[in-house]
Amino acid sequence: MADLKPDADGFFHAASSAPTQNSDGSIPETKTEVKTGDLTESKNEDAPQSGASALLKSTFEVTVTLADQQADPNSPLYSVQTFEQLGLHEDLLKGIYAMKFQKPSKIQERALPLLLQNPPRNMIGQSQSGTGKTAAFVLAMLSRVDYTKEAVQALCIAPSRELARQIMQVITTMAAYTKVTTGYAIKDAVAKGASLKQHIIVGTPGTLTDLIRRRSIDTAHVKIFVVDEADNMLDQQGLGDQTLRVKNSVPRDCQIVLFSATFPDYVRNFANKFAPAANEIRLKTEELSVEGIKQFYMDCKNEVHKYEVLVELYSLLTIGQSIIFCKKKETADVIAQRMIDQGHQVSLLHGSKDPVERDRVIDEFRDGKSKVLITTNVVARGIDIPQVNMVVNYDMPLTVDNRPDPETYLHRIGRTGRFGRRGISINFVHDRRSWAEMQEIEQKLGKAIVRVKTDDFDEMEKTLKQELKA
Ligand SMILES: Nc1ncnc2c1ncn2[C@@H]1O[C@H](COP(=O)(O)OP(=O)(O)OP(=O)(O)O)[C@@H](O)[C@H]1O
Repeated sequence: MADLKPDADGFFHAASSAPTQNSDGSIPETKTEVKTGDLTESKNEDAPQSGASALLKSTFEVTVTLADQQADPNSPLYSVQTFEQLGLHEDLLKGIYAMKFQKPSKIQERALPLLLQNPPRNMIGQSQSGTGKTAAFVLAMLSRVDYTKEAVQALCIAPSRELARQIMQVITTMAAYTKVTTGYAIKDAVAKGASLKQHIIVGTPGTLTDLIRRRSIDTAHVKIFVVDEADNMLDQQGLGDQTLRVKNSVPRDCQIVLFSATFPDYVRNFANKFAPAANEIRLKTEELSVEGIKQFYMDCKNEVHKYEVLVELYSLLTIGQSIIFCKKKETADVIAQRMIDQGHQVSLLHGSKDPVERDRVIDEFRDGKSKVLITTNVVARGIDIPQVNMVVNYDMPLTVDNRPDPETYLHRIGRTGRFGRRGISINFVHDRRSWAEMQEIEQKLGKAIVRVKTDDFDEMEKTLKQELKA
């Protein structure tokens, strides 16, 4: 467990006085609509007004000038200000330098002043995949904690243990110069009867609700509750009930922070109730796709041919790292086993694996020890492995009622093209149905998905390498 050592003499915290409330208990709104580049932002009048370069080396020996993207007002990585101008404590700035971040991204620049204002206001923040939402909410949590108090003061939940562990990694790196203490609320991380008193608890909704119910976590002093991948976490067909239970356990004046790359309309209404009177940063549908991710499809003849094409793709899949998404665990099991039997090295991860195995597999993949990960939607969201330059949708993503799922599609393909890098996604279609599913997604997102031939592997290799090099 990534846990920093507690220390007695904590310091720096953002005062968290309760927001002034309306007679109905809601928090009054003072919003201004501001259109900034590709973000439509609603913000408070008192947010500060709004300046470095870095080179990112991609795994494909391509040097991408991040500085160029961060200087382009139309890029989601653009910012006017420096981190130093965002009102962060100097110990957090040291953490940011340790992460080698030079300049904030648009979401970081916009969201941080809103997240840190006093009295605290709720926040609903949307920004494309891989644009740095995690750092925004992690810095907010670290700024709100009073390190002199031994009490749980910040909660953060995410849909998978892999993502919760990743968020914890960001917290511990960013907080390396602070006295913060952290604890996990994920399966098998807490001994029965133990109580968690660390400043920041990160977990998954099921385990966190359990720990709260068993009084292993006292939520009376929680000042900030962050819900990552919020549209997924609030969806009543998914994790909504548990997320709501956590919310009902925190103090009324607790700052609620919702972040995601996607907020479909049917969740947005609920999000507005869940986080009333929130400052909002939104994207339009046409802004959702990440420019650096080139989208392709391959027209396969049938299921058998799909597998053959995947095997043929193997040499390309291993140029960098790749993630192959399947609809069902069973499919993932079968294709992983077949590939292993044929001498290919692949890793397999899904929800039926035990926690120890899940941790081992994702850590191996993260460390680059394995190059191809076959999985299900369990890692569709949030997982940040910069070397991933290809995503394959072996099966198109579908909702629980078997409808094409553009949000999950965006999250899946967003495992590549992280923070200005290039990436490619390939959809396998093999029948009328999968074709229609892909077309519906293409139409909804308004971004062309280009055909690559399946019968000419040299041509396919050329096309794909060209894209990665471009
Ligand atoms: N200001 C910055 N400068 C350079 N790199 C950054 C900066 N902010 C974040 N990053 C890096 O960008 C990558 C993506 O960040 P992050 O995982 O927070 O994206 P995200 O917006 O949460 O994506 P998703 O929607 O997929 O969850 C990470 O590797 C992170 O370390």
